[in-house]
Amino acid sequence: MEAEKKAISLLSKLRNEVQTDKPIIRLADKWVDTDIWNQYLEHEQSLLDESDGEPHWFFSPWLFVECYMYRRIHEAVIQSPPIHDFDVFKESKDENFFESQESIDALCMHLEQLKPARDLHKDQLKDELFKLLQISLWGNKCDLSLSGGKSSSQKTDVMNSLEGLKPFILINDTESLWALLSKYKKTAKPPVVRVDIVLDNSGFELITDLVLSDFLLSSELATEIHFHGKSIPWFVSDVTVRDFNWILEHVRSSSQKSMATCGADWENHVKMGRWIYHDHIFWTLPHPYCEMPQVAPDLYAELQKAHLILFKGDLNYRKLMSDRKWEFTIPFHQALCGFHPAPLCSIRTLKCELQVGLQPGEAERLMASDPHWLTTGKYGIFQFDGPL
Ligand SMILES: O=P(O)(O)OC[C@@]1(O)O[C@H](CO)[C@@H](O)[C@@H]1O
Ligand SMILES: [Mn+2]
Repeated sequence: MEAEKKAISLLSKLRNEVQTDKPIIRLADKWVDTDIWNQYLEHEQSLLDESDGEPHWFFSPWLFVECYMYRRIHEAVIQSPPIHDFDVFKESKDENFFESQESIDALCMHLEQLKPARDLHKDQLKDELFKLLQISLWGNKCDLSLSGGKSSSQKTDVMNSLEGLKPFILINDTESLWALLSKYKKTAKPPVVRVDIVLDNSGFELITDLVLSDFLLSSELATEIHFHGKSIPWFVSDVTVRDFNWILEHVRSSSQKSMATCGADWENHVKMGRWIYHDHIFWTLPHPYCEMPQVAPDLYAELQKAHLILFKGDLNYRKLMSDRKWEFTIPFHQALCGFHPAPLCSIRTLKCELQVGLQPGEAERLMASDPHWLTTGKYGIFQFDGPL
């Protein structure tokens, strides 16, 4: 109880700082990333004129203060032993999984029916890949940060909604993904085809990513999937290693037959080293991804081993684009500012005022028909960059 009181008082202090636009203060804990964070705060300070004083909550870059807020929540918890590894968002993440049971079961059943997927005819293989990619895209609607932690589970039949949702895909580079992966399958070269997925949210979205990953293996479009998750609770619903293992265990022990079969297969993928989970502190730092080679060269080198990297979700898009106010028509390649570890694809629903690579006039047309098109998660993209 003492520890809880301490954590709550630190969180109240944080809330007061946010509400009253106090200066952004240095982190006081001693965690693996504390020094990097404090250096970043100094960097933010150095960008201001002397007359501006210190960086404050209301007038600092959104990406930076939003990441900083989640890092401060982590600080409040780690400074309160013995509850230092308590995940304040765990309950809502798990709830999202339980509330989506029917949709999860339907997806697992679909996946099982596709097996053995390596024998599917080329056209059917492509068709199924595109379906599962779209399911993974719309799964990104289920984040808990945009809804302020309120329930955002999947209750409708996502598989039968795909056709109706197609007009809301603003950029669809899935043909490039097919071209890349089917070329490897056809030539059987290289013998190892590695796809990395930079995960976003736990619950239903993670299930859609796992279903896609299972299909990539069973169809032999890939031979290894590497997942990248967060090392601390992040943006309410983002996946940590605990969520990842918890979901696998719950799918495996489900009373629904298809789910249980998928769960057993998935645990086996992990055991056999076909599915590999990584975490790295870089994913919970405020830096844009173009700074990865300097800030986290080991992670950059790891990503360079991939044949394709899928970046799930809106926050990853913001970091890929350095969260700048780009023109809507600027090419994706250019807005990546030199971040090209391997061919990559952003799969996200739009939840922030940032989108590049549109046709001239497209943003204006969207704005006229739906003034909130950028922020509601109604629209989605598959945006690819890289040589084929
Ligand atoms: O990355 P995700 O899960 O798709 O979205 C996270 C998110 O909802 O959090 C922020 C609002 O708090 C927005 O930038 C962003 O849209
Ligand atoms: Mn998220």
